[in-house]
Amino acid sequence: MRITILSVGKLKEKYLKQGIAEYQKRMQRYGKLEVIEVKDEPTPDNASDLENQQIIEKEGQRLLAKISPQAYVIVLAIKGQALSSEELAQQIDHCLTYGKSEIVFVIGGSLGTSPAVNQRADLLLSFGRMTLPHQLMRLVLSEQIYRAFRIIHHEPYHK
Ligand SMILES: C[S@@+](CC[C@H](N)C(=O)[O-])C[C@H]1O[C@@H](n2cnc3c(N)ncnc32)[C@H](O)[C@@H]1O
Repeated sequence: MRITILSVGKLKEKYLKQGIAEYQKRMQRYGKLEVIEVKDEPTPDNASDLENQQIIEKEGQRLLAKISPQAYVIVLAIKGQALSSEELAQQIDHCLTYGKSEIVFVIGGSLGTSPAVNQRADLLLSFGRMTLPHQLMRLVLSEQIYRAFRIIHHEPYHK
């Protein structure tokens, strides 16, 4: 199975890059964990609501252009559905059972994701009501994807 983390903006912090690379390495035995970045738009502090809307729409179009029609899409959204790690593993396992060969996890930019991106989602997934920086979110998500595969394969993993 191919798993993609699709996100807005370039990852800059070295420690985050190293952490994600480690989970990509660990994931190799289950499939490919790919990270795709789309360009972010500059977000001026004094932007109007309309300008902010235009920014998330532009970023949204770039995200949607990278998603294939057959992909199962999980968009990370603060107001989405909160799942346990076991429930996320079940969702992924369900995709495996029903022949989905690709899951795309989408992480928005600093203003979030556009309505069009949210509409493409098969699942809106929340990691709780707190806002996490989108770059850190990638690392947290990578770990949870790896954890999900350990659970699916009934393999031990520290609690
Ligand atoms: C800095 S946040 C965007 C905050 C924006 N104000 C919003 O309400 O969506 C950037 C991205 O990180 C992800 N994110 C951050 N915190 C999250 C959480 N608690 N649960 C799920 N996704 C989260 C989402 O994909 C979000 O679009």
